[in-house]
Amino acid sequence: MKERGLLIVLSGPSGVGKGTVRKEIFSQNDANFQYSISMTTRKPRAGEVDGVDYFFKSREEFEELIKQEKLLEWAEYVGNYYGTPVDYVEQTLSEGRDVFLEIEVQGALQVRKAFPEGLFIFLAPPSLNELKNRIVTRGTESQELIDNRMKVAKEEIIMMDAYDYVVENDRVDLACERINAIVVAEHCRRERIAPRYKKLLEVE
Ligand SMILES: Nc1ncnc2c1ncn2[C@@H]1O[C@H](COP(=O)(O)OP(=O)(O)OP(=O)(O)O)[C@@H](O)[C@H]1O
Ligand SMILES: Nc1nc2c(ncn2[C@@H]2O[C@H](COP(=O)(O)O)[C@@H](O)[C@H]2O)c(=O)[nH]1
Repeated sequence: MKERGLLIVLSGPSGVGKGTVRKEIFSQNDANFQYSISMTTRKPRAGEVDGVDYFFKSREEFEELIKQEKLLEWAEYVGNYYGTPVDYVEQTLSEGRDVFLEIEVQGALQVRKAFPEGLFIFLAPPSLNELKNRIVTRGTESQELIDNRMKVAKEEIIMMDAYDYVVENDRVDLACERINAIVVAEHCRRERIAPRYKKLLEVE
């Protein structure tokens, strides 16, 4: 039977750079991991594509998915639903491939319960001022939404102790290096690589 893949959860406050870091990791890693595309009821931002950035759903459609237990986790975040399709995650892990989730903190804590063996990484900003500066500079949110996201961010930062690792996103290249190193180390620790080397001891 194939060894199950590793479930990697990258979480942290809005604007810290989760999406930026995740895209950079995927561009370097030649798809070592599979990205789980989330469902959301948020309206697409300029340039966002349905089925690439998110699966965009109405509230009714999302509530139906909740009812049918199609989501591994879900959360209502600043007025919209966000959730992870359970079938994709289960199927990919059972094929022995690693799955990468990029989700907010309430959802990550639900995943922790369902997958205690997952790898939970909290991406932290260098400071709250820099976090605010990043959301403002991104230019995608109204002032009211920025204020709401910053309020939630303070509650999320308190939860960082619930994660296996905290990685500071001071520079994107350094944050990616740290996350890649953590994933490699976790694979080794879980002896998913080591058994392959046992072959070296097989004498002909
Ligand atoms: N290390 C960094 N230094 C400076 N700016 C950064 C860094 N990482 C990301 N940014 C910028 O910060 C902004 C927010 O980044 P991004 O959209 O990736 O955050 P996020 O955590 O995915 O946000 P959300 O949770 O709201 O989707 C973007 O404009 C991005 O270019
Ligand atoms: N609990 C979940 N949170 C998710 C999921 N997909 C994304 N997110 C997080 O929501 C906020 C807001 O995202 P934005 O795209 O509107 O800026 C952010 O922290 C995302 O990481 C999910 O499936 N479940």
